[in-house]
Amino acid sequence: MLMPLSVARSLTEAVRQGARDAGFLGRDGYAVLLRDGAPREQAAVLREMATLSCESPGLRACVLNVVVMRLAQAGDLEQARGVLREMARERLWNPLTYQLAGRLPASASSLEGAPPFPGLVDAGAGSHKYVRAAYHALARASFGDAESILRALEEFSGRSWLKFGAAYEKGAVIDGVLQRLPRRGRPSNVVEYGTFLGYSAIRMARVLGAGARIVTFELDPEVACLAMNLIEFAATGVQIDVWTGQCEDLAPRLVEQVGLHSVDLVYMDHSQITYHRDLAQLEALGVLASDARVVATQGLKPGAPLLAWRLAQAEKAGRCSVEVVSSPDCGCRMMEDWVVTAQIHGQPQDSWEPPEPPFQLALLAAECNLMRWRTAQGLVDERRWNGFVQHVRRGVEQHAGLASARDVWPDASVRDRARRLRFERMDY
Ligand SMILES: C[S@@+](CC[C@H](N)C(=O)[O-])C[C@H]1O[C@@H](n2cnc3c(N)ncnc32)[C@H](O)[C@@H]1O
Repeated sequence: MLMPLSVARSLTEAVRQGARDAGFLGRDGYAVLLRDGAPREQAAVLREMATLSCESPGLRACVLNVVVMRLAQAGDLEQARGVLREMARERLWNPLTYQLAGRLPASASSLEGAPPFPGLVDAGAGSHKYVRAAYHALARASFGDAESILRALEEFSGRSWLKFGAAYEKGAVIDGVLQRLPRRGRPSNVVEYGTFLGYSAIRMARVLGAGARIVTFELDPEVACLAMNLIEFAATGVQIDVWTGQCEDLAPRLVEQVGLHSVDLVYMDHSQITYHRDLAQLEALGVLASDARVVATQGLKPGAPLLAWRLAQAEKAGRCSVEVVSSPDCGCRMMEDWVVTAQIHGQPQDSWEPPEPPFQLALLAAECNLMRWRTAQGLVDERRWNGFVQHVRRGVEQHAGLASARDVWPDASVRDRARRLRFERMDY
């Protein structure tokens, strides 16, 4: 159920008050403030976040770049120049900052003290892996060259794994669905759940081409700022809007800002346990275009059994066609994953819910969630995951009646060996 606007406003005010009392906000608090703010307010919140919560100079520079972007969007050019000057004094210009400064009239003369190009290309000692990944890309890629950003991020992930659900073989599957989107005489609209560093958004933009629009949801405001830097640096010509907050709070805005019946493709790569609910919310909001496509990665790792159930039942009811593509998970040779794709049939007019899933499937979904939690605690190694995804595959095949119809494994014998693996249950 959606939160009434009055309750959302009181919550926002409570968060602000809590922040004043505590002296600073956690990331969740900033996410709430950013979700509700206009560009000028967002700039103020981000400026506070940069000062109070971003220790790494690299992260601070990225957040302040977004402050400059928001102020420019709001028409506050003098303030934007003020932030650039502040950044120059702190030696916080990174390769994107030069591009932003170049767009502000008279900036060159008024921004004395700017460090020589390219400025900051190292995230700074002790920076989080995500910040280092962003700087790895900013330092190596060229402005306006989306390919070079994607390559740099893949290279970083090859050495120090990053959760890109749209890279490698799976990326090609998603590219294929985008290439086959129906032409409607208007630019395509895509909604992405889970921006992370913007890899998949940039990759999708490259396939969609100029004029299209991507709205992408990201819960973590710091990660969202890193993504906005890379997206701006890629300059794809596609309008990519990163909306910060919980996806279920953000989705209702699609009605006003993208329009009813106008989302052509939904790409999900956020929290697999809620995929089915999030899709149901989009259907109920009426934002999906006729014959819209749904693409969900990580169908097996950690697994989305309840989405599999919803789509399998919808297919039975003649509401969509489903195709599951089996692939190695990004960079992991023996780990199977599924990209679950669906084409909705026409324009759903009535509200529809599938029957309750069987108990075994609900239990499997809970196990998937537990594995996610265990992984976050560093308790699960790759070998154990290789077995777990097979446990999920068998469960979904048996209890949801969904199986892969196509695969993109470079070597089918590896897939067959992977499919013989068993999950050794964990007692912790
Ligand atoms: C696997 S990453 C996305 C990867 C990205 N699509 C790519 O391939 O470049 C998942 C992201 O979803 C975000 N996320 C998780 N749950 C979310 C939610 N409920 N609402 C919005 N974002 C969420 C996480 O913070 C994380 O950055």
